[in-house]
Amino acid sequence: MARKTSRSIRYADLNADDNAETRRLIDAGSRLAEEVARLFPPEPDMADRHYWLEAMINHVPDYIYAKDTAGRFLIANEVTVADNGLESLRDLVGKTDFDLHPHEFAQAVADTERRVLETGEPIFGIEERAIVTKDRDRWLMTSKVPLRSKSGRIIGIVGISRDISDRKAAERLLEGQARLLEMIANGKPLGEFFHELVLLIEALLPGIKGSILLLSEDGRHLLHGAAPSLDAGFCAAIHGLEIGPAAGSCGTAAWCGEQVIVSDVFADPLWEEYAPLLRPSGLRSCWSTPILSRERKVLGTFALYAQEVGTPSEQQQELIAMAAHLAGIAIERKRAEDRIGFMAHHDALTGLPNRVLFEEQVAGMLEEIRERDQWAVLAFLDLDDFKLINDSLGHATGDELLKIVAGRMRAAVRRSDSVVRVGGDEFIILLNGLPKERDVVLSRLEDIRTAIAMPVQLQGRSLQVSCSMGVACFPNQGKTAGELLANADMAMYRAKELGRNNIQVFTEEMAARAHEKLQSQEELREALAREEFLLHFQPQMSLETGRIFAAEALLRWQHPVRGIISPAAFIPLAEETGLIVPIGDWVLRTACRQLKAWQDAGLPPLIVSVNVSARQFRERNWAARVAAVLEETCLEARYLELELTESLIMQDVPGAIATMHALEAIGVHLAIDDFGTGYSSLSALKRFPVRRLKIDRSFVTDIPHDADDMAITSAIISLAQKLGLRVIAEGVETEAQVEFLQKSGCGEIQGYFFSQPLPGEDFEVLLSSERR
Ligand SMILES: Nc1nc2c(ncn2[C@@H]2O[C@H](COP(=O)(O)O[C@H]3[C@@H](O)[C@H](n4cnc5c(=O)[nH]c(N)nc54)O[C@@H]3COP(=O)(O)O)[C@@H](O)[C@H]2O)c(=O)[nH]1
Repeated sequence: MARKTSRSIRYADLNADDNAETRRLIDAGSRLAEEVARLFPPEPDMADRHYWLEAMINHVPDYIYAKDTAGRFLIANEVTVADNGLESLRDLVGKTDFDLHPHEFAQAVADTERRVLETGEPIFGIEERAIVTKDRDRWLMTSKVPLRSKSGRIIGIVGISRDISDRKAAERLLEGQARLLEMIANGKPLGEFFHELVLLIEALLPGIKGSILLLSEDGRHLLHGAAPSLDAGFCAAIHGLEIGPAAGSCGTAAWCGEQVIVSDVFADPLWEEYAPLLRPSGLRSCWSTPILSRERKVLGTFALYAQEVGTPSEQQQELIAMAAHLAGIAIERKRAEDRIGFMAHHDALTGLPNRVLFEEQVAGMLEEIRERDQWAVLAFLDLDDFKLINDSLGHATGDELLKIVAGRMRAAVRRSDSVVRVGGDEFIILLNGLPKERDVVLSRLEDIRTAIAMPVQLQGRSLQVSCSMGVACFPNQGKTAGELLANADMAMYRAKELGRNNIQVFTEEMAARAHEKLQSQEELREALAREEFLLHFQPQMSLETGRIFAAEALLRWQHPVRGIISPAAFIPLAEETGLIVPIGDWVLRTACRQLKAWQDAGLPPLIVSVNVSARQFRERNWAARVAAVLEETCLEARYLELELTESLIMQDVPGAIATMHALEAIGVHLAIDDFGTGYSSLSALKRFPVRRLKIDRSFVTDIPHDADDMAITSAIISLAQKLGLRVIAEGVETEAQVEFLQKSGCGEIQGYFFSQPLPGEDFEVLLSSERR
């Protein structure tokens, strides 16, 4: 103060003097004096220091305090006082944390402080929990140092705590989100996920209660999802709530697909109907957000309820958006999982359960039946000639038909029964709990068969499809699902054998036959491996020259026990099992090799005729395989004739024509065997690149006694002539037959009249003698 006075006097003096130079000097001097005063302030007294210190700590937003060794507050800054809900420092001094916070929090603080007091070591950066303003649970980051007297004795602690609640909340949110995403990834049930999600949001927004509602499949109602903190009665009352333009916050949000904020449910018309339900809970505002799919379709709602009238804060809005988003992901994920699960267990075309689901459930179903004195009836069902429909009308029509048939089957059984699509045109029907009466069972199955056989209108035409069924009853005809299926399958094959369109119930005899068949199949396989097959050759003679011009190669099985077995006895089984393919390859190779050997031995040139089965003919690249055999055996293609049956060709006319052209291109001759027994249309015949027709033995046998057969035979001969084809009659046994054929213009014969099929060496003798 003294210095300030002397400076003002001098200033006044100089103002009186009008010398500018002197004035500038004095001004500079006084600025210097001010700077010195700023840099070297006068020594403060204790009161000043106290004042400054207090001002300083009161400006710091952190909590700063000192406590004595008993944990009683000695001093604290203003924010500590205020955030503990107190008016002044006087209210705090002398209190401990036990007076301010829940026991558990206070104990943790006391324990830390005791450590500081006992060790004399400071502790930095520990996390503590405290309840501060408005009962809010806060997290503090605290450092504590011992408070010492001038003599160095510890007389308390000094603490500084920073409120890290926001950071902790952000951490908690992140952890919660990670936990929720893990739940989604692990496919936890939706209910559990929603519960966890609502609890997380509630933990982050104290005092707020959350709820999740799901939109029903029909898109008209909201169903309870999760609301762990809401009154159960309220939840039950709004379960099934119909959505609409004024259906509370959630019903309206789901209806319009937008957030609906109701700040006071008791004043808002949207809540007119529902507000009374909420009254007992003391909740006032409800903010509902639609849960949307990626395509922005409403899946449900996420709502928050607050006790005060109001609207959500920015932070609350962010959490609502996050929660609705996560809920959407979880719902979509669950639906995708459900869809995948459904697809894995159902047939995509008909929507019927598939074999996987059936196998998962059948054991349980049978177990239930076992306890009652009833039958479970398992029927294996196969549509008759479905392939024909597919091939002639196209797969789309076939699919439509399958869907219709599946629907009819489903409609013809009870809800407790099962209809399963096994694949293609095969189905399983499981009738649960029928009385143990064969007639009842058969009548139920007949009803299904009749339903299937009703005409179907498809592509503007009326179709009818029949089916064959094999049946096995539990427990008599199979104790397990596997046994029942196998037995029903056997019975179904029997139904097919008996001409289709019928129902067969499994019998032990069927099992015996099937067993026999299996054995024969095995024997056949071994026969091929052990080279038990051989070829006989039956000569074909020209009636013009009286000479042998060709030989049909006919397969025989030299069975080690049963002797020579006719192909008629094993070819059907070989066809059924596919063994005809390797057997047929063997026949072709052996026949070509034999003919080449005769040619090399100087015998007159012949054509060898080889029978081809439908199964062989359908093999991919079959023509190329024939070419390979010719090359391997060094036989010229013109010496090989392949006999195809009419029925083989008619199974797939375009495919057969393509293969026939491929064979013709190699140079191989083609003949139609058993001509007249099939259904080849004459127009189709024109398109077949064949050289010869073989009149079936059945037309020749009764010549000259059967006028019809004679007429048919003459007609075939004249047809062949008109088409420029050669014609041969097979099964010719008598002179009368030869005479008739000759007169009718048939130039070639094959049959016992001339020769039986002969072993290779006998045929060679026949050929040589003919040459001589
Ligand atoms: N896919 C293949 N099928 C073959 C093969 N080898 C034969 N077969 C077919 O098996 C069926 C029975 O043949 P098989 O017992 O050899 O009978 C043939 C002749 O022995 C018999 N035949 C010939 N002449 C007469 C006769 O005057 N009377 C009479 N009762 N039977 C006679 O006809 C059979 C020849 O028929 P086809 O083939 O239609 O010319 C038979 O369907 C064979 O085709 C083979 O390797 N692969």
